[in-house]
Amino acid sequence: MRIAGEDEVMVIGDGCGGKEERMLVSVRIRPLNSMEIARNEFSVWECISNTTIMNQNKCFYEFDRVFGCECTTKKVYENSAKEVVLSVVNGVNSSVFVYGQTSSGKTYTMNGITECSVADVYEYIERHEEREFVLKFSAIEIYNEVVRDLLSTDARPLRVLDDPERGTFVEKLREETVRNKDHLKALLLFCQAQRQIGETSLNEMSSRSHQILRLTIESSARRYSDKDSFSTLSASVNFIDLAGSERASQALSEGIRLKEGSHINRSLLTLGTVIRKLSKGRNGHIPYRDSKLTRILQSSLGGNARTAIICTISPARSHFEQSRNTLLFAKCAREVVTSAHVNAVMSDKAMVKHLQKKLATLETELRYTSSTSGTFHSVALRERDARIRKMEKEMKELIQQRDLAQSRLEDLLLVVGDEQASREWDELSQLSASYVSNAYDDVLSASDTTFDPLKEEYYTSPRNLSIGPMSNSVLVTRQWTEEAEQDSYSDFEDLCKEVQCIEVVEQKTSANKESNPLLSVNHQKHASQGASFNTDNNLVKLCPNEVSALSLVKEEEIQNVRTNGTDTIRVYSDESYRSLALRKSRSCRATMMMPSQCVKDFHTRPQGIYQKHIALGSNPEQKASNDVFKKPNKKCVSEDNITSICEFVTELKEIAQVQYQKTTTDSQELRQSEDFGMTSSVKDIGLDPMTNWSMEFEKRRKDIIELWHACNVSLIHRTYFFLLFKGDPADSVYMEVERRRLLFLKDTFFSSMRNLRREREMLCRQMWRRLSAIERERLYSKWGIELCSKKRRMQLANLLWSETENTEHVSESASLVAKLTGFLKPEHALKEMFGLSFTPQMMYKRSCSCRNGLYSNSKSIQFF
Ligand SMILES: Nc1ncnc2c1ncn2[C@@H]1O[C@H](COP(=O)(O)OP(=O)(O)OP(=O)(O)O)[C@@H](O)[C@H]1O
Repeated sequence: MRIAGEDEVMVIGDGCGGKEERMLVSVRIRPLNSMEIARNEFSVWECISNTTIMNQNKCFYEFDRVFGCECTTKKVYENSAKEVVLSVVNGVNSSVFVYGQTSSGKTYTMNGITECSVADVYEYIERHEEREFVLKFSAIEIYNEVVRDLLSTDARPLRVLDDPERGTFVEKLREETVRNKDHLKALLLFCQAQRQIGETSLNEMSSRSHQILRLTIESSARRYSDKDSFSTLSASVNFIDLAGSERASQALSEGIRLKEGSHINRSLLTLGTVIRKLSKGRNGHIPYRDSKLTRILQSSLGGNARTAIICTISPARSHFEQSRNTLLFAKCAREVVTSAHVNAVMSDKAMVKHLQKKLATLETELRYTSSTSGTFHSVALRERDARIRKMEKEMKELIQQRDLAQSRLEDLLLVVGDEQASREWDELSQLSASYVSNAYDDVLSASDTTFDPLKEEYYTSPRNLSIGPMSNSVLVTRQWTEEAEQDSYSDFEDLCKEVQCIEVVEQKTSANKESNPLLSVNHQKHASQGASFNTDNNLVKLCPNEVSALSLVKEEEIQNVRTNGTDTIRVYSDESYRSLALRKSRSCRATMMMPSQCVKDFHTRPQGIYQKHIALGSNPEQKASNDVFKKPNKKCVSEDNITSICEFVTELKEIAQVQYQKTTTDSQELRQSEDFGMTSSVKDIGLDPMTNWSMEFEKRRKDIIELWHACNVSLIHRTYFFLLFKGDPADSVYMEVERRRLLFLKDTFFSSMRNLRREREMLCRQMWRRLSAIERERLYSKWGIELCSKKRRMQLANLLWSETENTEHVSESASLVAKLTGFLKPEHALKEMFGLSFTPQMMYKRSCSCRNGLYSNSKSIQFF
């Protein structure tokens, strides 16, 4: 039965199905009452055992327990109802019926059982402090088939409703939460007072209604330590005091009592029918709905409840038949089987409480997890920060190294004036940046990776380029040179590689120093042919296409050079080799034009780099000489040489100036002597004092132009030289140097046309870039090129500097080449780049940039 108004309880069940058991049926014989004694009634029923009752006819009735008239209610309770009643505290529904004739002692027995049950329930609760119990109490009576709430003073009938889930329940029934045992007792007394009682002939206090007291007990563990602990047990125990069956004749009922009796008997008859049918099984129809009593007690009679029935009888012979009917009812009831199971329920409150505790547990776990996780993350973050700081430091170092290398290489490029080198530098920069980036990525990906910027592998790029702090510009230059040789000179800047170097070789001996140095030209063609300087079996192999040497050497050494074949030049002695090595290092293209600081840096370069750069042969002695560069702490000849060379150059400059002044003076004197018939001696230092300089200049320039053509000298070289040297008397030295150099080249080396062809191809492309269509057409017409012909630009390029005898053609060629190469401001170019630098200081100048189409000058002694 579900009673409206009670706390909603969800019955879960024990999951194991109900345990089937028969109803516990007992019979209690009350003592003869005063009226029966007065009528000399005697007891016709005798309990011959605890389970068997026998009437005067020796008929035996066996039940679960039988209690004689002398038996106390407590004993009846303990032996017939206690076990069933206390099932409620374990979550099993239970019901205790008292059934019998009117005035047989039902109410008397039920009151006693209820009292004992309350006592035992509270005793159980007290003994189980680990669980929390909630007791709720409700009470109804069915009077004349009307349901009434005994806890309410409102006598209005309540409806009995059926619900698919809740079952049959009484609508709007009040349910009191029991505070304590006394409260429950008070409620029981209140219900007792509310019950309909009427006086009959058999019972002054006859109960005229069926009373159903329901005590619902919910219990749950106070601590939720395991799965079962949070289950709440909920069950109800029904104390059912039925109205007494009566015969109207015996009860002398009339009027209201007769009407009550008819309702009572009808409901009891239905109850009997239900019991009888249930005793035969549950296959047939069970007429629960034939009365409100059976309808409400449906679950207690044949469902999920343990049921105990105490049948009370009067021992008087006058009630023998009624007593026998009661025993027959009891006998049928004893056959009824119920299936009670534990009602593990979870009420809304229990569910909320459980969820709250579960949430608290999860929150605790989460806090713990967050705490531990936070600690882990904190450690990880600190490690990452340390790695980042380390990487930042390494990045900073790398950037500094890169900038240093960039600065040095830029200096070199400024000196060389080679766009190809610029591209190399771009690639180098990209490579460096890529390297730095990759290094950074590497550090990011593997924090344990230690980057050592001084490791050689980091200097070894796919193109064998060095980008480290000790950047090996020699390698760069060499790489670029070799590549330039492989690639076509496809651009003007490529021609900047046409470096021709003039070295001033210090005289080995003091005697030689005292002698006047003679200008000689050692020019190594820049083609693929290599040059070797064989000095007393010390073969000095210079990088192909790297060295052009215009050396001031002893006259006898010049002779040796000229007689020593084309590929091997014997110039230097052993003792002068150190100077050669230095000069070589400073004369090899860009590297050889490094300022002194760069030369100093050479001494600190990694050994491997030096070995790559200075491939000077295998002679041990030569290696020993090379060791000079491997020992940074050892004072190198470089500075000394530079100083001495500078001193020498200074002297040479003074000589040149003196010669010029002397020439001028001699010319004047000659004119005077001619006037006075005098003669004067001439000192051969490249300028005949007796010759008019203007005529001599034109003659020498014409010779040089012829030699340029014969030696396939770069058109740009010709152009620059042609535009820079226009007859200034001070240019005599440069003119003579250039002439002698060309004479040497003409006599010594085979000049290749390949580079010249490439140069013309470059100029052809420059025409497209630097000249407009109108300018080009104008030039085609001027130079006799058919406008409708093919490859007009190439035709024009091939015509440049082709007519050496035609001064106007040469001049126009020079002008056009200058325009194509961007050489628009001759005043920005220094003549020293074509000759000896008479600049005594070692400072490095950046007045010109190869990117502007100008050859950069240097402090050094190189010539282009
Ligand atoms: N076992 C008993 N020992 C002593 N007195 C008893 C016993 N049983 C019943 N009585 C007394 O019998 C009288 C009638 O009992 P009770 O009212 O309990 O009968 P009842 O079956 O409830 O009758 P009704 O059906 O009319 O209500 C009461 O005065 C009660 O005190």
